[in-house]
Amino acid sequence: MRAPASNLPLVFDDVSLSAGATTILDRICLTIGLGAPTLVLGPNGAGKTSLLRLCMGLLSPTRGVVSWGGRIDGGPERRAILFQKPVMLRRSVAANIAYGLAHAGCPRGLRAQRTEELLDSVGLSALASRPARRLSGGEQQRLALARALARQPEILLLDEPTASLDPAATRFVEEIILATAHSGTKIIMASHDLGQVRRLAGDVVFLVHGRLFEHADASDFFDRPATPQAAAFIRGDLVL
Ligand SMILES: Nc1ncnc2c1ncn2[C@@H]1O[C@H](COP(=O)(O)OP(=O)(O)OP(=O)(O)O)[C@@H](O)[C@H]1O
Repeated sequence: MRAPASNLPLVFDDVSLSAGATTILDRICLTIGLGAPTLVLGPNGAGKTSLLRLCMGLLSPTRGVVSWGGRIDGGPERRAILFQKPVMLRRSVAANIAYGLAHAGCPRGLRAQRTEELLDSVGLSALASRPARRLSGGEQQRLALARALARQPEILLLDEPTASLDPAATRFVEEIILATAHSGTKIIMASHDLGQVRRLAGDVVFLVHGRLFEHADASDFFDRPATPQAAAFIRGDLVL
């Protein structure tokens, strides 16, 4: 059997996204390859969510081309996206994962074992039979991660997955994200939390008002920001 075609590199070639008269993303050129997590950073309204939706193929650019491993027509195979507020099915934690596995084409006979493995990987084994909607916010986010991982994605897109979590829950989710990255899944994640970006990023994509100001290794971005806007954001100044 032929190996599935890779989604990487993910390339934005002069990509703009508009809605009516509003320019949401403005002529973005960007190449994202294999490796440590890519963090998409920027103030509210910078265009982070829109960029992730383009990465997933949920939106089409108004101008320019998005390609995955040189292909522009690829379906969302081996890509998964997690939004800020995950939707839990009205059933148990384990059944939510089994649903994800079925959806991903996992053979019926393997689902019980894979469900156990995935629950274990996100620390939810003890809550397997609890109704998913009764989980805490942090637990729901971990369940959503497990459901996304059921697809065995090559690229996992995460939209501020810890935005409403406390520090302990955030840390738990970050550990899962790093373990997922170490196992070879490419993470592309939106955040506006500088501490989180320092903890997780291999490289940083910095957006303001839909424009790409920097794409750099995380250490270069923090130690030697190339634009006044990035320097101001890192200092904690308002970037308007
Ligand atoms: N369909 C749309 N029509 C008009 N404007 C839109 C549409 N989608 C997004 N926008 C606008 O584009 C800008 C970027 O939105 P987006 O959600 O991508 O930013 P973000 O960086 O993820 O923001 P936040 O950090 O607040 O979640 C915002 O000003 C938003 O209001």
